[in-house]
Amino acid sequence: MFLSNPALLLYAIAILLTVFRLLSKTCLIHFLKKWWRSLEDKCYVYQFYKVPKFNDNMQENQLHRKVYTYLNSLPTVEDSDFANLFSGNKSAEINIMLDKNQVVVDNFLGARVYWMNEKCEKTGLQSLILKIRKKDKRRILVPYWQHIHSVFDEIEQKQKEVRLFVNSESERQRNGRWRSVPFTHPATMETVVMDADLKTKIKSDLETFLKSKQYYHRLGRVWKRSYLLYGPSGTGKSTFIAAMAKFLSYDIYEIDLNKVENNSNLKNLLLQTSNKSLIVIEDLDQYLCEKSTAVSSSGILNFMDGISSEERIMIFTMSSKENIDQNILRPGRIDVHIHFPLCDFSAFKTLASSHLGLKDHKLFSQVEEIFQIGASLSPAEIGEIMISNRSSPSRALKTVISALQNNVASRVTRKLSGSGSGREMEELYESAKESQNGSVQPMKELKNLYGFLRKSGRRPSMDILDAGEKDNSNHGN
Ligand SMILES: Nc1ncnc2c1ncn2[C@@H]1O[C@H](COP(=O)(O)OP(=O)(O)OP(=O)(O)O)[C@@H](O)[C@H]1O
Ligand SMILES: [Mg+2]
Repeated sequence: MFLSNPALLLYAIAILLTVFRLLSKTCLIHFLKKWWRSLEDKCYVYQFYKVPKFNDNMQENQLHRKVYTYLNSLPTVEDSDFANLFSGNKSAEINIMLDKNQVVVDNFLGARVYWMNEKCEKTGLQSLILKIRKKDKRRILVPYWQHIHSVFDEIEQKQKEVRLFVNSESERQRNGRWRSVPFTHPATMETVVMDADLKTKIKSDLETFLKSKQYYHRLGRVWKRSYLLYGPSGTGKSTFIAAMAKFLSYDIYEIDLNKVENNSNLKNLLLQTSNKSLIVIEDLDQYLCEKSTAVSSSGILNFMDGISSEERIMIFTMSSKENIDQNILRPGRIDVHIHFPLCDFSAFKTLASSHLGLKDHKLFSQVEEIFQIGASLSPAEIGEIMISNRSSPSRALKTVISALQNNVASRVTRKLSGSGSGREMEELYESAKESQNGSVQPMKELKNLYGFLRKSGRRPSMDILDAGEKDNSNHGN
């Protein structure tokens, strides 16, 4: 009938569109949903569970706190008829909280459950009531509670204030060996300049670790992981530790080995750390090579093995791992080796973008050429030049270029003065000295130096994290 009469068809479509619009713009759709839900309710048999806020002795029921936190994290809490708004920890953050006598719907493993935030008018006592279909109960109830617990743990972990613990000298200690302050370092994984793939690999390695309790236990291994961050000064090792702590919301326990009196004190320090923490020893190579601590090498090895410390990440930093005993670097003691290199052109571009807001500039090609020659400055050095010249990006780049040129020149100077030079080398030596006067040098002279440096076989390198469990054998290189 509609097909034979197009006017009628258009008329019907218009009516449908109007009804649809009316439903979506007004609360009619809400009433229809409610009506449908109550119709559904009549067709199923439900079971109810009550989670009171307090027990008979008026002690707080921790399960209530967990479930309430969980429910307020659900997107469906926004759909309840009435919700409370609170300001969050960060500025402009608003938290939505379920109001009394409101219902929130949750879906889990294909089943729909209802939670009511009940407040008794007479006693004023609050409870959360779970309504679940009897037929779903057996299938989902146990995993559902586990799910609530783990979501709650995740939320708590994220909201936790990260603290920095440092070890104090024993005679001064009164209440334990560790002292702590809130850890407010502003570094994050996003602000650390690092090869993007490497950063992604590290983040996923950390995330995998967090979820691997059962896996480690099945293998009979202690659930912990150790990282070595090595590289020259000012390349971001300490900054990266801060970023890791933020990323994981783990506390940092930083051990100053100079303040540790003997092996057993070191062991005790580890025992007094809490789980979900980063245990850090900076500049381990210095302690090992200079033997400047009262702790012996075997004490350090036992500490690294730390059999009683679960759910911890150990981090060691070194300027180089060249002269380090392979026993210390072996997988199990150190699982992941991460090299922090001096700046290359790509790191320079990231710094220019974050520090100066520059995505590109006509001086970039010159910077790239000097990096190809083998100039090597740390991100700290380049970052500092950019910060102090941030009002003029061109001046910042020119200053970076002369600093890089000076760096190349001084390295050639050092090499030549140490090796006895022929005529050609002496010329290079002169041009190198000239280029140390701080002005931007013509690229030709620097390219000559490049030829020299290539012959001397010096290029900065970067070895990449290999976070896989299987490939740990590559790490001890
Ligand atoms: N890769 C990087 N990304 C971001 N900032 C960096 C990086 N490297 C260095 N910096 C900046 O340089 C400064 C020094 O960095 P950091 O202390 O982390 O270096 P480090 O490798 O720990 O040096 P050291 O070996 O001397 O302790 C910090 O202010 C940091 O912000
Ligand atoms: Mg450091």
